[in-house]
Amino acid sequence: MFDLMDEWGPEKIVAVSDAKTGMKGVLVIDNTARGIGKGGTRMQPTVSVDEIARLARVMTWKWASVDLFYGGAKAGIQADPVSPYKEEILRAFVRRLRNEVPEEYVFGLDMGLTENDAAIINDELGTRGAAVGTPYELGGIPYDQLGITGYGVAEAVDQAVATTALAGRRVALQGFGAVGHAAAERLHALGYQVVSVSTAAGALHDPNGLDIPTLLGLRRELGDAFVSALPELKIESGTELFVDADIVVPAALQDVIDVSNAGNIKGRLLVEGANLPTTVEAQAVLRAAGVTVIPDFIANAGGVVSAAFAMDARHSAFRPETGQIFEAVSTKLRANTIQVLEETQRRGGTSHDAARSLAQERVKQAMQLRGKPLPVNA
Ligand SMILES: NC(=O)C1=CN([C@@H]2O[C@H](COP(=O)(O)OP(=O)(O)OC[C@H]3O[C@@H](n4cnc5c(N)ncnc54)[C@H](OP(=O)(O)O)[C@@H]3O)[C@@H](O)[C@H]2O)C=CC1
Ligand SMILES: O=C(O)CCC(=O)C(=O)O
Repeated sequence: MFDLMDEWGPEKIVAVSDAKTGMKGVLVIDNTARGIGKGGTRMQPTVSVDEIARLARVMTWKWASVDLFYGGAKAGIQADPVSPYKEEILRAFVRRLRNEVPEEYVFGLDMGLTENDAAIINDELGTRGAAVGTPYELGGIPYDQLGITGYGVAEAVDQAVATTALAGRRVALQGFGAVGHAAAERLHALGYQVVSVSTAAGALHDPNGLDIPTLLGLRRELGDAFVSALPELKIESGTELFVDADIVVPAALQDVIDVSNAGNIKGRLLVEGANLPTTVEAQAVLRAAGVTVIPDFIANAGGVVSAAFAMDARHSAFRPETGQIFEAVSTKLRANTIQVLEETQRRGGTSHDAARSLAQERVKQAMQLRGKPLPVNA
């Protein structure tokens, strides 16, 4: 575990378990120089400490990139989100943590958790902490149901297309959950042609463009298993990002683009909807191949912008109009997309390196002002 720690963090790693429910989970607080630890909570059968630490680090850069004052953190529960015992597992996780970190971490949504789960977390916490991403009826901002992160991913795509004067508008998309389906919806509204999508149940492809309104309707009716209702469009799972397309948007899992397959990407623009979808080695391959990449902590920062609104709404007499949140997401993400493209051009190297160095500058300033030793390798 100690090899996960460097000069930036993590400041704290808390691993917990519960024999009764079989729950195993971890909270990683990466760097709080700019504020209290804030990041979503993930539930997946494969969750590991290493994965949550990497995600917590992404959160440190993400909050700094949008210039909002929270610190990087993430929590993960190693369990199946469709388990009939989900609520018991979730409650056991929160119970184990609530004495440890009520002042250091605010729960939120990530893969496998929904607004109803955030409500359960709040119930279990009582007055000893908080979750955001709760339903409206609890005073929350249900940012996954509103599809704000996916909307922002599509805005980043549209800005990158405009800035780089990319000619094509065909998009290959992985994932059709909270982020993926909303990205598809906004891309469709902006006139893009989504040619592939996927869920864990399979992948669909239509070179002439999938009928997104129909897919969204099927998803509402059948959940993410809707892909099984369209056998004529099915392609091999895992190939959906590598079909003929101009733009590639991974919006499901981490590390899906690595050195073994990066060369098979046909798109000229890759916009990371998921966290950590592209390995560091693959980023270099894509750079050498001339593929423009918009990093995760730039493109999917709609989640943190809405989480910040949700944090404020907890104590405010006013609730923001949802239109205001969408507008803030669009403005911040479009500006950051332009800035990262310009900085990448100025510095050379990968766009991840360029975007990270911009974020690191802000974190470093905060560390300095707090009298902390500065990372020497940054
Ligand atoms: N929610 C948010 O606000 C934010 C999320 N993110 C990141 O976006 C990514 C997606 O999160 P989110 O949409 O919230 O998660 P969800 O759980 O809502 O959706 C995940 C999607 O990925 C699909 N999926 C799972 N396994 C595979 C697979 N092997 N191949 C193809 N698709 C698969 C799921 O299908 P199925 O339903 O069938 O399992 C589902 O459609 C994650 O990396 C997350 O960290 C980043 C910023 C904010
Ligand atoms: O902070 C949150 O609650 C949601 C945002 C998040 O976890 C992310 O951007 O990965």
